Amino acid sequence: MVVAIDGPAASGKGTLSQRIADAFGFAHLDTGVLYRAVGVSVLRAGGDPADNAAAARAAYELHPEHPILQEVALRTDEAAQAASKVAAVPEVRAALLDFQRRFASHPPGGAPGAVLDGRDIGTVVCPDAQAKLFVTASVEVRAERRLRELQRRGIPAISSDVLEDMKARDARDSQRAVAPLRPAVDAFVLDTSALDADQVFSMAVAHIGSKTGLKPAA
Ligand SMILES: Nc1ncnc2c1ncn2[C@@H]1O[C@H](COP(=O)(O)OP(=O)(O)OP(=O)(O)O)[C@@H](O)[C@H]1O
Ligand SMILES: Nc1ccn([C@@H]2O[C@H](COP(=O)(O)O)[C@@H](O)[C@H]2O)c(=O)n1
Repeated sequence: MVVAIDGPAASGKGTLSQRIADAFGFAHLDTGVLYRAVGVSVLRAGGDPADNAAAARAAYELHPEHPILQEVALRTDEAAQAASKVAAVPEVRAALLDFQRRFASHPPGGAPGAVLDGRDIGTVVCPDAQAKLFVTASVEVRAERRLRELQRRGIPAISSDVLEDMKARDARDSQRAVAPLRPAVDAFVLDTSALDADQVFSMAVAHIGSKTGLKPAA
């Protein structure tokens, strides 16, 4: 059983995916972490994330036990921007495909299902997923959520910079030639601009139930 959850940055897909995974006893893979790890690896090697050869090399070196996948350094905005540059390189996407598909077909810990969140899960990585959601919100709402999150973590941030960075990442992610950010034709599009996390969770559970007959454990 695979649940695919896609959407732009700070739309709430990670929050939702973890809650869905917990509720159904599924394993969760935040695929953005893989692209962040590739971007950070290139930066650490002194390379340019937009350099196809350097990005592809870093992607082929990534494996599920690689320690970089656990680093908090992946959560920075620098990592996010580098991720969205390496993510436009076709060889990078090809290198990460097996990793993601293996997680979906063999969820770790013998879990009965997997939730993958990202940008192309429903369209490319798991086009046969039993349930697909596309979680979105206006760019202003998403930037505000990210700003509050940074403030909570004690990271200084300027509202207008967060908004501009988010617009730049949205543009790169949705305009790239390979696996651009867009809803799968059979995805349930969930605009969370005016919904809190509990409302989003309830709507997602209802959709997954309608597609699979599954109900979350009480
Ligand atoms: N429905 C919601 N209403 C308000 N805030 C939310 C909602 N869902 C998530 N958030 C908050 O918004 C922020 C971004 O959420 P989250 O990290 O889940 O987004 P994301 O889409 O996974 O982002 P990214 O792609 O950058 O990893 C977090 O601080 C989270 O707590
Ligand atoms: N399936 C995916 C997941 C992520 N990306 C790229 O990585 C960047 C960081 O992702 P977050 O989810 O951690 O924000 C994102 O901006 C994308 O460029 C991707 O291409 N495909």
